[in-house]
Amino acid sequence: MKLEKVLRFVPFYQSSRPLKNVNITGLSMDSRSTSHGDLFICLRGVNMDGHRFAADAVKRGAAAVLAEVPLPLNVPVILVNDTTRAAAMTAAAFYHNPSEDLHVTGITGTNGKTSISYLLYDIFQRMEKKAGLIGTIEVDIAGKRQPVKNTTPDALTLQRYFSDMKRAGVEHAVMEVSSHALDQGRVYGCDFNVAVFTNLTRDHLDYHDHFDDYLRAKSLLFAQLGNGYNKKRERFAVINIDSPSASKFIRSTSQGLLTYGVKGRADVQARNCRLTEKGTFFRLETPIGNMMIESPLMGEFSIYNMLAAASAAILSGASLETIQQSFLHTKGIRGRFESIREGQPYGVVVDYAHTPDSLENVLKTATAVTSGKIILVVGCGGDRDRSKRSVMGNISVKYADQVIFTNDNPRSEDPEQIFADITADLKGNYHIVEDRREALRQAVVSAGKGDMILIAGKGHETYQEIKGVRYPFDDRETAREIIREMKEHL
Ligand SMILES: CC(=O)N[C@H]1[C@@H](OP(=O)(O)OP(=O)(O)OC[C@H]2O[C@@H](n3ccc(=O)[nH]c3=O)[C@H](O)[C@@H]2O)O[C@H](CO)[C@@H](O)[C@@H]1O[C@H](C)C(=O)N[C@@H](C)C(=O)N[C@H](CCC(=O)O)C(=O)O
Ligand SMILES: Nc1ncnc2c1ncn2[C@@H]1O[C@H](COP(=O)(O)OP(=O)(O)OP(=O)(O)O)[C@@H](O)[C@H]1O
Ligand SMILES: N[C@H](CCC[C@H](N)C(=O)O)C(=O)O
Ligand SMILES: [Mg+2]
Repeated sequence: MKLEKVLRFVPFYQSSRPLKNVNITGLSMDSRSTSHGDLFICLRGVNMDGHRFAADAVKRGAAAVLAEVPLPLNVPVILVNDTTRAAAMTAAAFYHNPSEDLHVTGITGTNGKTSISYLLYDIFQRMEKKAGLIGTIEVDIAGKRQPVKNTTPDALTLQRYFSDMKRAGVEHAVMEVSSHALDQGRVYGCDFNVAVFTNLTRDHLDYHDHFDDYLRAKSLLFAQLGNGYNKKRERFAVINIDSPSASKFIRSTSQGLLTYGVKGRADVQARNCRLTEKGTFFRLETPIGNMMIESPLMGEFSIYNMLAAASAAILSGASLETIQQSFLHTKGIRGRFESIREGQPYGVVVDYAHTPDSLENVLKTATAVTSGKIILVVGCGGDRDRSKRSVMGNISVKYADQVIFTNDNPRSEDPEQIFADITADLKGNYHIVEDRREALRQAVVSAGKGDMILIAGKGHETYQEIKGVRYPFDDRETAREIIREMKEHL
């Protein structure tokens, strides 16, 4: 493609050489994987400055370089103020602006993004629409799945996924938008039809300096809604009105608004909510009519997720009947309050709660549906927000009858230090069992009829990361194995 065409959305750039006859065959932001004919984009990263690697990229065949400072290279160097934004715009141009041809829903917030994205994806399938999904667990392009590195991919990968979706005939794309992605401009070149806000509670304060910076990053999704070139496109913000931060998110957008909630007055409202051990029941009131909803999903947080999914689905043309049937027949979400059933007389639930708010929610839900004791197995990730550890420790002993703290991806950190942080100001009983398999075994040994073991933090994950090495580990598989072994020994 002609380089000038790739740069067509980038405002104000200067080139060290004429660009008339320069063609590029790809885009790269990593010198280690740059190919012949690529445009290499120098990004100032969290750890390193990509400008340092421009010469390496040229040695590998880069045909041009996009940078923020002049570089002495024998290929055209295109100067811009901000390579992060320019990367997103060049990626959109290179792939022919694919998000304009898809109906794209972006979901942001601390908890619930993955859950809502699968609920919405299921509704699209029930509508017999080809759908695509980008999120924490995987990327799914019209049924073809692939593993992911990040919840929200970098700008180049994201536009390539959209382009692949377009080629596969996808009409509706659903994606999770993390605060890191917003802060790093990964979605800047994406034209969203619908942007959903779930909730905002403490997390990632290792990356964002203060809670306000975290909020500002999240609200960028709503501020950017409407940046797209297609001025005819209708765009909507879908906001959880019960969140204390709702008004800030509403203020950040100039586009259409649809609110949802349980407590405050909302456009999409749940009334007469009933939470039981069989699931949730409520009356869904919406601008297009009302409907009784019954779902096997547990807990009040699942009602919020259904409201968010229903709101986005209505804006995507779904009928209330489709939404109702989809919630009724949902198989649940991998590693999200997922029951493990091996015929044991006690409950075992694997969940991805790794923030204080989500841990409190699932513990409340578990308590409400359990007659016996709650046995909690949980840990905190290494190289992540240290300030949430003691909060999670306190929540654990407050709600659970028996607590086992164990490893959850200590990464480069010493597990002892993580346990010290979790238990720093803890009053109450707990055990520390560093090895997660052994922790699960001890939980199973102490469970009796009517009890519930809640295994929190890793959900769908299939590894345990210790000192840079990812060892295979799956809470769901391991719990199943241990329960079966116990039965054989009886
Ligand atoms: C801390 C963080 O957010 N890092 C992300 C970031 O990389 P970075 O800024 O650290 O990159 P860097 O190492 O400083 O390098 C800067 C630039 O130099 C380039 N480089 C570097 C070395 C070299 O030899 N040659 C070269 O060209 C790099 O490719 C890069 O363009 O940009 C990369 C591309 O977008 C991301 O893959 C990477 O995610 C890392 C793997 C990560 O762990 N991120 C987590 C914290 C994250 O983003 N999580 C959120 C979800 C969190 C949640 O919701 O719970 C997510 O969206 O995944
Ligand atoms: N709406 C919600 N409010 C609070 N907690 C929730 C909500 N939905 C799910 N949870 C809890 O948070 C955990 C993570 O849910 P989910 O994976 O859907 O969130 P996420 O926003 O995608 O998280 P991540 O940022 O890690 O990708 C669940 O396992 C559950 O414990
Ligand atoms: N995507 C998040 C989830 C972490 C989940 C938990 N298992 C941990 O490792 O802390 C992160 O990388 O921060
Ligand atoms: Mg997620």
